[in-house]
Amino acid sequence: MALTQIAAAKCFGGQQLVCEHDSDACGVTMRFGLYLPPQAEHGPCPAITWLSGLTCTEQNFITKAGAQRAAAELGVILVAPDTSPRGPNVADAPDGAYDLGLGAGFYVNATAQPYAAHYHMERYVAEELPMVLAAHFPLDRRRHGLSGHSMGGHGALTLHLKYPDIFRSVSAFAPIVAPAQVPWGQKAFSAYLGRDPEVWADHDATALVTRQPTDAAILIDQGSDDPFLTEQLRPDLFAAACEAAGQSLTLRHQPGYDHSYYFVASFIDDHLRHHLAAWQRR
Ligand SMILES: N[C@@H](CCC(=O)N[C@@H](CSC=O)C(=O)NCC(=O)O)C(=O)O
Repeated sequence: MALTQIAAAKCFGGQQLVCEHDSDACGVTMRFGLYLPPQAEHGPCPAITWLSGLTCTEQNFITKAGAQRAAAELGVILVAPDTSPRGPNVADAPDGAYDLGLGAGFYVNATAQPYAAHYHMERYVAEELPMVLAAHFPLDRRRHGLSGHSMGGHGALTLHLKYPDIFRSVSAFAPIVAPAQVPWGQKAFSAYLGRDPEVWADHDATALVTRQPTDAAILIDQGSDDPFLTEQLRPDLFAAACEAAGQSLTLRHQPGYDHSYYFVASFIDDHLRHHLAAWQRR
């Protein structure tokens, strides 16, 4: 489980790193950003894994969200993996579209060709990456949460609902909450998983929460001026499913905010504190 550190910079008294390693799950070299707060020099710290959205790499969150200041204050490790496998042998969308293939792994294990060879982002995020982190960094695995944006918000919600013992807290920004019902999700799930609706339901937060709610309190922030709100994101569908299933959800509609990282940066500190409060309740 060798790890190569390819960048390091001091940041708010801690270290912002970029690391890469050979991934068994994806069969390629995978890269992630990792912020170590100053407290990590003295012992294990809780962690939040951030899942980014379409077109992103490990760079978007670490350079745009401004989360390191609060992470240093609260003593939280931040992990930001890439959004898909990459490399010369990794299939991309046939037309190079931004919403399929490279940069658009959707945090599922693809079973349909040509993506089944490398696109195993669910296994990577939920199984392999936590083991890599535990082997190399002072991470307290009992206090590990998930957050993310858009496609990554979908990943945060679904992987928390599927693996609540690994990811004990969860929040999301402008998540795709019902991919089986919206164009981005329908396109990706058809390509990665085939056309069986039962299989899709295993990767759809609205379907998952209906049959397996957790005891976590979920926080979602959604900008009211987000251009993807009504066609692709549909937080109303998730809110109704949570209400019916008895899942605790705080859905905040933030007036005037769009889909960008300016929106994420505006509320990221609240999300870090949400995770901290969830870990303290346990
Ligand atoms: N290029 C696309 C829009 C792509 C986009 O908005 N990506 C978002 C995530 S969208 C859902 O997963 C993003 O985070 N982009 C990177 C960034 O740094 O802002 C289009 O033209 O519509």
